[in-house]
Amino acid sequence: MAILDVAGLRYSYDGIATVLRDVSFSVPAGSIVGLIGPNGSGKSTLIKTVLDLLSLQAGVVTVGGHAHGSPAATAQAAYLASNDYLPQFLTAREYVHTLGRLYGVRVDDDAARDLFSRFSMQGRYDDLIEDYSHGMRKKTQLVSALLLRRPLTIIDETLNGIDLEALHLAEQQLRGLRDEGHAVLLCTHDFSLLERLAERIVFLDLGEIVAEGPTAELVAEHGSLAELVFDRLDSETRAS
Ligand SMILES: Nc1ncnc2c1ncn2[C@@H]1O[C@H](COP(=O)(O)OP(=O)(O)OP(=O)(O)O)[C@@H](O)[C@H]1O
Repeated sequence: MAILDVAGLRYSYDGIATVLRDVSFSVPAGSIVGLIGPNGSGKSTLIKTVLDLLSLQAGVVTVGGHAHGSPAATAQAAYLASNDYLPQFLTAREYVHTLGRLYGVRVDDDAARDLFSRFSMQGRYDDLIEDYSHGMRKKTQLVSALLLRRPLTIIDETLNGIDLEALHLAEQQLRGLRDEGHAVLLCTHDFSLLERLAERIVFLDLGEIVAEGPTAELVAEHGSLAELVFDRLDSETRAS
């Protein structure tokens, strides 16, 4: 079963230049799908459209079988944005419990504190987010999504700013989400991370999907995900 289904998605910011053209793919339950593409290829636009942060101009999106934009669809997905914005005036404890109430999920305070500590933030759970470093904010976003355990977690470059120890733990935790049947859409330029973690890859270039399939098959064909992207960037199709 697909947790996220995207069919024929198109988007234009100004009604003239098309940023997404006929994008179709799905994210199955119990899977981690990597979303890759050069800067400006439309990855963030795609994610924001799926999450109804940008209006759906053309195409069909369902989340957990629910129609795009419906409260039920919104409640299915946790979103980790590429920025580190969090409410500065809250502590991490207040933040995760506020999110829990918004999503209708009971957050176990001991589990939250424990996870927070495991990401090397012990003793800071009740401090104001205002005083957190950039890395701590990224980890707080991640911990929040791990606590919410939504059917779909969408991560837009959130793991890029965290240290190796946290990345190692994040990988374990994301595998745990997947093994429980949840789906993850992971957008990152860290191709070695995707080769370790993602079963499938969606490769977006100039607003179109130019490669999609099992990671192992794409790596076998091109040598690595980086080479898949380089092959595309060097191709005559793209230059024309
Ligand atoms: N608010 C906006 N208004 C107008 N154009 C925009 C806006 N946001 C993005 N774009 C344009 O849409 C295209 C796709 O941008 P998008 O941010 O979706 O790409 P991306 O693949 O996420 O890039 P990156 O890897 O740099 O984050 C780019 O040409 C970008 O300049």
